[in-house]
Amino acid sequence: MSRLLAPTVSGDPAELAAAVLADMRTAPVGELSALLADRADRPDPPAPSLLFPTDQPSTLGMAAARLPLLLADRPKEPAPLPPEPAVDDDSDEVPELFCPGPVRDNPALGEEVNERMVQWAGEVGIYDGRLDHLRSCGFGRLIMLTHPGTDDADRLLAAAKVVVAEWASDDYYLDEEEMGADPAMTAARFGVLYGVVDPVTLPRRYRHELDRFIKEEPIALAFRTGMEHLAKYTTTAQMGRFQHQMAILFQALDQNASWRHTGRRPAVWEYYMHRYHNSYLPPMILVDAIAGYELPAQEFYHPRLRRAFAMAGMAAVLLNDLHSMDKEADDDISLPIALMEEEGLSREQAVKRTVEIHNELMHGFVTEAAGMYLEGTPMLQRFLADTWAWCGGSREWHATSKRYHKQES
Ligand SMILES: CC(C)=CCC/C(C)=C(\C)COP(=O)(O)OP(=O)(O)O
Repeated sequence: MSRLLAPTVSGDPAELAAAVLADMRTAPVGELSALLADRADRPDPPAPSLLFPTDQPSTLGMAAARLPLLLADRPKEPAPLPPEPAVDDDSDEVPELFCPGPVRDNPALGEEVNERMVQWAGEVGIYDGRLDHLRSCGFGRLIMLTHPGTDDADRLLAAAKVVVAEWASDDYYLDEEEMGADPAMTAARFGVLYGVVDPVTLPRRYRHELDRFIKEEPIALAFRTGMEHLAKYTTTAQMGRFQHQMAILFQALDQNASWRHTGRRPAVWEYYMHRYHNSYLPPMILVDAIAGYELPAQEFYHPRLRRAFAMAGMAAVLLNDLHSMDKEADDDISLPIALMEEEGLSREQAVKRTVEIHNELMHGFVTEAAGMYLEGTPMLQRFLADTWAWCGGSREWHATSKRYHKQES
């Protein structure tokens, strides 16, 4: 059922987007297991599957992880999957957002992670002169909200450091020209930065130059130290997949820079493909590592899981596009803007279409997840639940962070 444009909203599309994103009245539950109707009939324990063999050892002790989302608490009467709403192109109604709210909100923990992150940022030199701004964005709160499987502040801090390094590189190398971003230089800078994320061993004669670069370039030092911290909690495979996801992100940011540099505007399909890789997967890929378990590689890289996970990552970043409408210029690059430019949609229509595409992706994720739950190992089920929880935490953070809502208290 669609909702009429909220009468309290002024008609400003950015406000409309913010209202749709913050409206939790019909949000699905944050515990994915409660949403998957087929779980009531599922044999217990799950039958072994060729696709997802259950005898894979985990390289991290599951016992170390809090399992608030695990199957033991499965409800007797799971809610039926909500049907995907039909799209009505002639209507002005913006559909409700199909995305849960946060599974856990512990402001004190978020505050602690945030303060420790800001202290580290000061030490490495990122957001120099803007640490109060950085603090106000509440990236520590983002990580507390998106990783409900642990309340270990040091684990959360590891995730916070790398996510802030990602944001800093996006801000200072691509987005904020007044802070030194230069689209003509973006690819060259990300090329070198990738050699810090996935360390390059230089010939002895040149090594000191890279060492000096890392010491003097705050974003490189942020990645070097953030990755060292993260390595305390990742297996080799988890670190490898994170580095791979960072390579994907950096190439997408280079693509974005090429549009800015040449003035060429992407078509909707092209922007969509770009955002699929410039998505929230880099922070999301750490859900198991931060919670203290490991989804084995043969499950993580299974095309079905990869597809579902990528849909969730893309959906989450479309919420970012909607929230950013207020802070970004009209000539920025986002899905609503591509829709206005290519299809001549009004800003309101572009918000509506973006919400519809977001919902299609999230319904796609849940449908795939429901299928995989039947055959999956407990770790696969847990990973899907943690992915869903990440989306809920991210929704809450975007709806409340000063990064997107400067005027509000
Ligand atoms: C955390 C992070 C930076 C992940 C990779 C994806 C990415 C570069 C973003 C989500 C940033 O996108 P964008 O520049 O649109 O974000 P802001 O609106 O500037 O926060």
